[in-house]
Amino acid sequence: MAAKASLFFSPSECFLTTRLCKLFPTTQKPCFPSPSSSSITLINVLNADAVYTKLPPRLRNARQEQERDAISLLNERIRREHAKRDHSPLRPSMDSEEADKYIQLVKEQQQRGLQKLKSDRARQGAPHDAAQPTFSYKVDPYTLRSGDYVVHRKVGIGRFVGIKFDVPKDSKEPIEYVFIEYADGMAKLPVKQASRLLYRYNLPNETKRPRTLSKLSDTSAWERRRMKGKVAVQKMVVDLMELYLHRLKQKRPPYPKTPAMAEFASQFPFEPTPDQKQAFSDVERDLTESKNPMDRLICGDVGFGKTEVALRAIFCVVSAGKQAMVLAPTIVLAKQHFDVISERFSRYPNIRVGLLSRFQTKSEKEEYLSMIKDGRVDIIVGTHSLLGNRVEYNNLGLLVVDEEQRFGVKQKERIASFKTSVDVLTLSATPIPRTLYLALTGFRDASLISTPPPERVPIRTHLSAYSKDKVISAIKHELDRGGRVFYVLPRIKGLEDVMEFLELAFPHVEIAIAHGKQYSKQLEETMERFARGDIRILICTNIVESGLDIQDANTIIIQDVQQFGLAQLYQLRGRVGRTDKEAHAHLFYPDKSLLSDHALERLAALEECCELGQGFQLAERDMAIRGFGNIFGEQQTGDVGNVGIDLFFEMLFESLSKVDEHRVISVPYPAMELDININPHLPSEYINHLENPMQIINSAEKAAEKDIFNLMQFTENLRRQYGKEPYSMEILLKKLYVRRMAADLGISSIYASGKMVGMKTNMSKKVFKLITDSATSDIHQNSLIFEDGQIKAELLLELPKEQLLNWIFQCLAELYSSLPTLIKY
Ligand SMILES: Nc1ncnc2c1ncn2[C@@H]1O[C@H](COP(=O)(O)OP(=O)(O)OP(=O)(O)O)[C@@H](O)[C@H]1O
Repeated sequence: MAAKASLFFSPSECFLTTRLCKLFPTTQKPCFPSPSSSSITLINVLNADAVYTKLPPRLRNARQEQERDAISLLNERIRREHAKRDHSPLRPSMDSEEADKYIQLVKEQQQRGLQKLKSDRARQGAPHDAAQPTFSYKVDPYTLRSGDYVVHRKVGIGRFVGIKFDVPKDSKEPIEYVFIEYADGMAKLPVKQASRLLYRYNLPNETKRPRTLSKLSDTSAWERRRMKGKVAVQKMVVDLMELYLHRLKQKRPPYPKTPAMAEFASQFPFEPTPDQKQAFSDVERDLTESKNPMDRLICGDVGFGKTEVALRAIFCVVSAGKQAMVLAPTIVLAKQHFDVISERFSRYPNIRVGLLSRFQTKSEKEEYLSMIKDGRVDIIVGTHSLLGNRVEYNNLGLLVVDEEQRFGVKQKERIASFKTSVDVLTLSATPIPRTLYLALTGFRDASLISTPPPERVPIRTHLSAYSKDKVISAIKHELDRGGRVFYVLPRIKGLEDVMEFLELAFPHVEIAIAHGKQYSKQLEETMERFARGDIRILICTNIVESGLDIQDANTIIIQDVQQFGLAQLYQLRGRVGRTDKEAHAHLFYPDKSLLSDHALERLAALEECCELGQGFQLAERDMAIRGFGNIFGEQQTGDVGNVGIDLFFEMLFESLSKVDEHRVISVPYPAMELDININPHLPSEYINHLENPMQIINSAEKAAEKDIFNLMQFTENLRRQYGKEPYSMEILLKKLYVRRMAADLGISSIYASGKMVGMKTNMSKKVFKLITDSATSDIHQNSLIFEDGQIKAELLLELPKEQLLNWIFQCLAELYSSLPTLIKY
């Protein structure tokens, strides 16, 4: 009885009156069947339907209502948002000192990166604009072609029509105007102004149509779209920061730096390029000096020598007694890595290398798995099968991932889960544009290998309409000098026809077909025979796209080239020219008349870009979007469509360089004061229905104190167990939500004075602007102002207390949705 009487919701807030509690002394059995467990832990999840029917009719709400009330909607939204961002468990909030130090570090590194970029530009003689020194992505109107989609920062997306002279109103001198078509009319802009305000919507080689053109007469839709883009960018940057900070919390002892490492390095048969040297030393530092597990991206053009970086990392880890796993996207590449590693480690009989492949018989596989488990194999190479639950490691220290972007979502999640416990080195041949790379320095550990090994000769690229004679002479040229030929088609269908034709043309030459649908063993054998030189011509699909390193294959023929993407072609072409021999890439299209102007232009760009390493320059933006995936994950790239590629990039750079401004310092939950006196009485039937009301209310308070996810879980469990709560309980829960959300948003107190609602906060005006801008509802967006460290709202009338609480709940829920765009302390 005494216990019931002291059933406070929180000391200063709602409590169940003693009058109410008197009705339900502790000894009294509840009127409704109690859950099977004697103590209510609320973790106990019962069948919602079963429990629901046990509620008295008066408390039985419509089922739909139960699902769709404001709390459920908020819970759903937070979960959705969370699932989109992160698959790992909730990250704990950051230690502010640690985070500050990191942000400082990022800023300094970024500054150095930007400095470098500026001097690069100065050297290249690029014009210098003081306001936008480095990241201006605006378009030169003279480079636009009629029909190109453009983005005006203030008005939105339109279609470029042309540039024409016209006489301005207040002058007689004609000047040049840019004409842009919008959904509801034509706009003309003086060229000078246009070059300050216009961006391209698409990548240089893309002709993607925007969903709609913007309206000149109503820019609000564009405003919302732009804000959505900005918020998406902001979230990406915050995610990246949080991930990094989270990783800084993981510790492991640094690996010893041993003379054996230097000896291993000295066995590399080539003189490393300066970029390779930098990458070696970056990785060595990560492993032997840092106390945090490495998560480094090695980004280098095809064939520029990333593998050696991985080999040295493997040596360091394995010679310290740990295991290393090398993950490749295809079995062919896994086999190639296995061969290269076995060869490079052949002088170290104690280091055992294994290949786990689906070609192995069941018993071979079992044997491998047990070797991995007992630590009888030190370097394990394979495809995603290595990520399966059945693979148990003895002492895994390093994970090398080749071409991570080619793995599936589930596999990437699994890779991410490794990152917290082991060192991870990711190799990628998708170039990240230098601009992006430098702007990101500090956010993501990456080493860029942008110079080719010496004596590489540029690949000679020939683009022409398909002709059998040309094909024959290209192949003949390669076979005559003892080399091998890749013949690539976009589809499996058609490989046989090519085979027939080539068998006729080269009757004494060994030719084979390879594609991904082949029986794996057969595919592996074919690839091996091609690598050995037993097969001289390999007719294949783009299964050979990335990573294959066959030094004597120096001619690649690509038929129906228009069906490949630029990045894909770039990768395919990189299969040849991997030594000092001159290599040839013959790109054939069926008939010029069948190709669009755009397709032709795109192909011409590839033909022109035969200089080595030009993937980094040529298709900078084209590639950027893919390189992006390496850094941010791919789903976000979808946000680009909202605002167009260039504005998106500009926003990204803006957001990266202002990362320190966008942080919110949460207030400890107990210190958050909600100065609105509502103490709703719970109906007796409900109280009676709850197994142990006092414990439940205490648990609610504890859950809210912990974090929003605990509170959400609490509410959901409560509803599962007892059905939708009556209104007064909902109000109690909303008070908890309000305090929790306010605390997270850095709001220390909320009070009402007449029609005015005030929220005292530590957030800056900039942060206030960001969160209100990103709010989806105009109601709260427009009614809030920021004044003297307070968020204030003037309501139309003074609301009764419960309605006021509902208003505050909705308002905070709205502001809360922008939390992922902020760095939280
Ligand atoms: N510094 C160097 N000088 C000369 N040759 C080198 C050098 N570094 C690597 N190589 C050789 O260049 C070839 C390509 O290197 P590697 O396979 O490491 O490239 P990669 O960057 O991994 O390419 P991909 O993205 O295609 O996998 C290999 O045969 C390698 O031995």
